Amino acid sequence: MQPNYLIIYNPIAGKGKVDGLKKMIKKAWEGKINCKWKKTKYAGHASLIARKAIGKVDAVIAVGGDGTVNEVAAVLAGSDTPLGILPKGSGNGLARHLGIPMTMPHAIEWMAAAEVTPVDTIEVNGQFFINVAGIGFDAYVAHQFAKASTRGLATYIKETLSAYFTYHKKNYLLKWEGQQLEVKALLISIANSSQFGNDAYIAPHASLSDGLVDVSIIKDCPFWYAPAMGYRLFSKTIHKSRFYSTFQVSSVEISCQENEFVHLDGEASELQLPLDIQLHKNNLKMLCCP
Ligand SMILES: Nc1ncnc2c1ncn2[C@@H]1O[C@H](COP(=O)(O)OP(=O)(O)OP(=O)(O)O)[C@@H](O)[C@H]1O
Repeated sequence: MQPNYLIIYNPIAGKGKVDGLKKMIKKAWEGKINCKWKKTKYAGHASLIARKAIGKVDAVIAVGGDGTVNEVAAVLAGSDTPLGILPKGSGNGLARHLGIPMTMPHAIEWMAAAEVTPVDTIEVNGQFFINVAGIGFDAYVAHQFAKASTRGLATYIKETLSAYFTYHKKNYLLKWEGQQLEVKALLISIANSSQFGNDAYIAPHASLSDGLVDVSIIKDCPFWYAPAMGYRLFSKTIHKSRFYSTFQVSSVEISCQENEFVHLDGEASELQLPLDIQLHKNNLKMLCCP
């Protein structure tokens, strides 16, 4: 019998509509996989659609970026219904980490050959994320981006550049397993996967199935260091920078004397510090190719 997949499609993710997507999938999966489609109508809708599908389909496929994946993964976590991704977002951090091809026809082929694999998920103050969450500069940019009237890479770059001239680094206290660290940082990332998206590797050695989060810190680097930091992020060598440090844990608490911005999987979050971060091992079934 053919498996039944539910495809949840976010029409505003990435550059918008993908021409002929339904036809492409039909052609590639005909005789192998039955598909039902649902388009999201508003932020948060993907979670509602996915929740109703638990136990009723063989997999839910999220067509979108990390925000859409987060919404679907958050409700499938802890269930036996697997999640697949067809990347259509702007950054596609989790999809890139998993090695899913970035061109839709190849991603569709990849998905047809994928197998169910358990992966870790993370909770921060009771809120779910699966890719990378963070505090500080990148979270500030996520908040500015959420307020901007346009989306896309150009807006993201504009917000990042203008934030770099106005953002002030903060002092943080991190506590884990009887240890503690005080650090002034540009940002602190809590990484389940290796990258933010667009192949910007904040935690080059992170694994989705090691039962550990990579706490990655970009320390108090001088203003002029930004181009070198950018180079290191995109060349997967950030761990070689003297302004970077990282450690792996299954839980950690992060506090800051000032109010600080937070993002979860790249989306601006209203969570308040201190952050209590807990990893859940093998908590989500995902469709992956070995
Ligand atoms: N129909 C809709 N109208 C408005 N917003 C939507 C709709 N459907 C989903 N959303 C929201 O769109 C936001 C962006 O989606 P998503 O993160 O998947 O794309 P992206 O930002 O382009 O990609 P990435 O996160 O990989 O950079 C999500 O926060 C999601 O909740």
